Amino acid sequence: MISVEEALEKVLALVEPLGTERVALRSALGRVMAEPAVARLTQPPFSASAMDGYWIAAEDHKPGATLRVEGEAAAGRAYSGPLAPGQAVRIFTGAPVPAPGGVVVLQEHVTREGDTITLGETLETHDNIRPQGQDFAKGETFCPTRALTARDLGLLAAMNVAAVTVRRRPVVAIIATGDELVMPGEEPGPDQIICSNSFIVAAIAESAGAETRMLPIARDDRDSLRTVFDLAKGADLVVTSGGASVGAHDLVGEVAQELGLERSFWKIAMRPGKPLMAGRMGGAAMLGLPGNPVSATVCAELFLRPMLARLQDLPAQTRTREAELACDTGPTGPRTHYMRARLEPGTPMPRVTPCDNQDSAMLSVLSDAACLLIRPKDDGPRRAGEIVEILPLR
Ligand SMILES: Nc1nc2c(c(=O)[nH]1)N[C@H]1C(S)=C(S)[C@@H](COP(=O)(O)OP(=O)(O)OC[C@H]3O[C@@H](n4cnc5c(N)ncnc54)[C@H](O)[C@@H]3O)O[C@H]1N2
Ligand code: MOO
Repeated sequence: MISVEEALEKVLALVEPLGTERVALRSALGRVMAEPAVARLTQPPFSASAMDGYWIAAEDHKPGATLRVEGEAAAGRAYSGPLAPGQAVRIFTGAPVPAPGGVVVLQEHVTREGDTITLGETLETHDNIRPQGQDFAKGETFCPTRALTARDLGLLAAMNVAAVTVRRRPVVAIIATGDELVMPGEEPGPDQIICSNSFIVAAIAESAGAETRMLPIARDDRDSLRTVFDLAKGADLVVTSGGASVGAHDLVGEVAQELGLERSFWKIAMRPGKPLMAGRMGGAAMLGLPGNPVSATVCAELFLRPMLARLQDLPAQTRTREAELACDTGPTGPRTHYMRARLEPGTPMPRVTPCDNQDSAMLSVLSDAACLLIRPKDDGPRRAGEIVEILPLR
């Protein structure tokens, strides 16, 4: 059995960054830019007032000074009349300042009578002016190496960029396998259960930027598996769950190989998740998750997320953190153990407690867990207070 680290290297070698496409800004949330966007204007394009008040020349900025209001500047409507010392311009937030070398006095610091204003006795030292280009300059580029956020879209819009070049979304085909499975909402037979894995895998894939195709459940027979694999054609990544182990009805590996799977590995020194398989098949990468829901989830977190990141040309990320063990915990066996665990706040790091039941079929425990506590293989018992590694779950 290969190690988790080796398996990660191998799954990453199965994928490479996808091609690009142009999308309108409104469709760019969560996408990864593949070409820099270039600011088409300077922001702000002019020096602008940051407050509602009066613009005056700097030399008139003295406590008690009296000035005459000559006109008005509002956002979208500049004042363009002549100006002489002793004159003021009523100005509003966002309006271009009438001339360089002035200040904006807040209206709260001014008394107005007719067209005359008198400045207060205590004045701010700040000029309340946003200099031209303080945010960005025309020609500056923007190309973050992460999925675009709401804030990024605001910046791109302000740069007058209406469309961006992004990586194509990875298309993930999701196949649950098993005679025992029916979909949520259906009536299970007495020996059946509801398919949960496909919903976990789809949610993880979509949160990592993929487009998903949830295919019909494949039954534990060769024909059904072949049919559903055929439906997966055109996907960048085919993710199966179940049928990965050694039982008489575990046919996923066999059928995939008949259909041309070039297997990279099968079985890894990891708990849960031992029967994980991966390879390339008909132009797509293939990830064969174990059937137990916790095993499928842990494998998706550890391998599917990084594969999707690579398909979108995102840099590899360290997602693990340190935590302090909140209780004693026993030794581990020959596989790295990803224990479902709860977190509580702590200083200088959070405190982690493994959940009591580590059965890889327990969805209620999985849902309750905030992280995976990573225990190295062949590790001795660990005492409360020791520092350990965790993988936070989203
Ligand atoms: N003799 C051995 N038996 C098993 C071994 C082994 O090494 N030797 N490995 C165990 C481990 S570890 C795991 S993990 C499981 C994984 O087996 P499969 O990938 O073949 O999964 P299935 O047998 O199809 O299913 C296991 C379990 O999960 C349930 N399941 C399957 N798909 C779904 C789904 N979409 N939604 C919800 N639940 C699902 C299924 O009903 C089974 O209960 O093998 C051990 N056995
Ligand atoms: O490795 Mo299995 O995934 O322990 O349940």
